[in-house]
Amino acid sequence: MSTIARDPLGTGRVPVAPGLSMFDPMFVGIDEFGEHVMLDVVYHNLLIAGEPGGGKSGLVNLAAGTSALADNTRLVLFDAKWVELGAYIDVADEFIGDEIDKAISVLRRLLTVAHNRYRWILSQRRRKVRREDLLSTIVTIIDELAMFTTVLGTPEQQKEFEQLLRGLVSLGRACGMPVIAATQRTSWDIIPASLRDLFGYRCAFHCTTNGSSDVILGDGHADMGYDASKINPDNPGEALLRAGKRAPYLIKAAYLSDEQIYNIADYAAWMRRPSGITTPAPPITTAWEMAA
Ligand SMILES: Nc1ncnc2c1ncn2[C@@H]1O[C@H](COP(=O)(O)OP(=O)(O)OP(=O)(O)O)[C@@H](O)[C@H]1O
Repeated sequence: MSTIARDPLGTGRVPVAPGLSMFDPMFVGIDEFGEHVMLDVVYHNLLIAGEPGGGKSGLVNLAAGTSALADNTRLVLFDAKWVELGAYIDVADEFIGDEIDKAISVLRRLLTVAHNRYRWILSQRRRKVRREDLLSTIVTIIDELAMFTTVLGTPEQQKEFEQLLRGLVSLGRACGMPVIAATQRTSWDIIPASLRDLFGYRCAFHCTTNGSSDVILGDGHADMGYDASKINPDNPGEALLRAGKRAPYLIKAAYLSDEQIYNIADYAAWMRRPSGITTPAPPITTAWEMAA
């Protein structure tokens, strides 16, 4: 249930969402039976791939919108096109456009944070973060992965980006730093199996061949009948979702229009504004704060 709070700027009344957390399941669409499909994104990385026009950016924006609205959640957005995730530029901790140097330096920083968090988790005698830890969730979203691994910068920089990303995808999951990556290039050079297999959730939109469907879902899946090249290209948003141990199943991803995306981003920016009643954070001193 949402409540209504008075808009302090006096421009009307603003609905205040209940405290959405990234530890809550994320709604991504419906399955063939009309049931809601929810993903536990905080503990899983999500790979989104398929041919242009298949509906990937709908799912990417759904993830960005949910993260933007979620409490205690920080966004790190990579978007070489600027406009796919540009709506969230004001709510993101970092927004990386077509800038490979910045992309590499931000990934390095994220890896440092992940290492710090693991040391803190170790001190708590555990193996992963929990909601009660109150550590912020840092969601990294990359829209068009191939731009950073094959187009921008030198081959050395692309390789470094890929290595750092592999590190973040390996480490982030259990320390509250999930990665959501999207690409329209469904080939082995963009999504090598060693990287793909680190994504616990994989969503394949329409592909041109059964081989490219297997690149996303896993070797041999097309032969078993899970083949995203069979998805009707005239039905954007339809995808095969492989989530955890369950066999891939058909979903229809929810879709947000540009107007809805900007409304969500504006609302998130409003929710995240400095309220003026909180005191500024003191300097970082404790191990817990370093890990955050
Ligand atoms: N879930 C959906 N339900 C209904 N229509 C959709 C859905 N997803 C996408 N569409 C329609 O398909 C069009 C293309 O979708 P979208 O831009 O998300 O594809 P894409 O795979 O991200 O393409 P690209 O790789 O070129 O960015 C949208 O403009 C929209 O009209």
